[in-house]
Amino acid sequence: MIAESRRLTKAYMGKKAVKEVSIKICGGSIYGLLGPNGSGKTTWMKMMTGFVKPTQGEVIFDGAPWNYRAKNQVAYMSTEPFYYDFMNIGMVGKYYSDFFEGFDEKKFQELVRKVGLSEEMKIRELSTGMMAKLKVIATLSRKALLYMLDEPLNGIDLKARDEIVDVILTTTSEKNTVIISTHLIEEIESIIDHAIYMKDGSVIYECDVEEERMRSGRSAADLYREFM
Ligand SMILES: Nc1ncnc2c1ncn2[C@@H]1O[C@H](COP(=O)(O)OP(=O)(O)OP(=O)(O)O)[C@@H](O)[C@H]1O
Repeated sequence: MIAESRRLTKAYMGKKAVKEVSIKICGGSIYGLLGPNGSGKTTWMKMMTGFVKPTQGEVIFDGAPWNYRAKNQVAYMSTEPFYYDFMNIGMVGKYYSDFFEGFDEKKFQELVRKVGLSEEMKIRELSTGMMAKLKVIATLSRKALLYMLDEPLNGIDLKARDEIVDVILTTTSEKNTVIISTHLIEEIESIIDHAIYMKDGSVIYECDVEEERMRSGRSAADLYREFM
């Protein structure tokens, strides 16, 4: 087990965004964190990465309570854009190298080409799909045990979604663990091992996708339609 969320709770002004969420994250798997807008996915991820302080509960990472060391082992991609307009893609690589210990600039440069971008492209001129690809490959070029991608497929066309799904699958190995939050289940269904369903701040169901299919004949998308 690489990480654990123990009864994690976050309240904003008395209203609970995440309610006693307990999840065990096993190493070497791809997880889908599935739920509609406002179900608490982002808040939960931010608590797991140390960006948001839990109101209650605990995060265990690599066998110990979350601490500063975990910061370099968890690569989180937020939904907010975080590059400066004046940069080009090559500068994003340099910026990440300065900022993140273990950022693999060579891998980043390879991935830039693989997804059809180039280092000369200016941030302010990127389409939404190009920006989405850049955010994902920059995050995956960090050396980490756990990658958390918050809504990597939102607001982009099918081709860009396929490219992102492909790059997630081909750049991570069985040593890495990936958690992808989304409500676009069909797009990620083929690559996820586990599905975690969140609604109104709580985990309402969790399963191994293949086992569930064998046992009940239901796909991750069937379950989503049933629950949400
Ligand atoms: N900083 C904040 N202050 C107050 N309320 C917040 C804050 N962040 C999140 N919330 C509330 O917590 C709830 C869960 O939000 P969260 O963003 O975690 O859900 P989500 O599943 O990631 O949804 P989305 O896909 O829309 O981002 C929402 O009702 C939201 O309004």
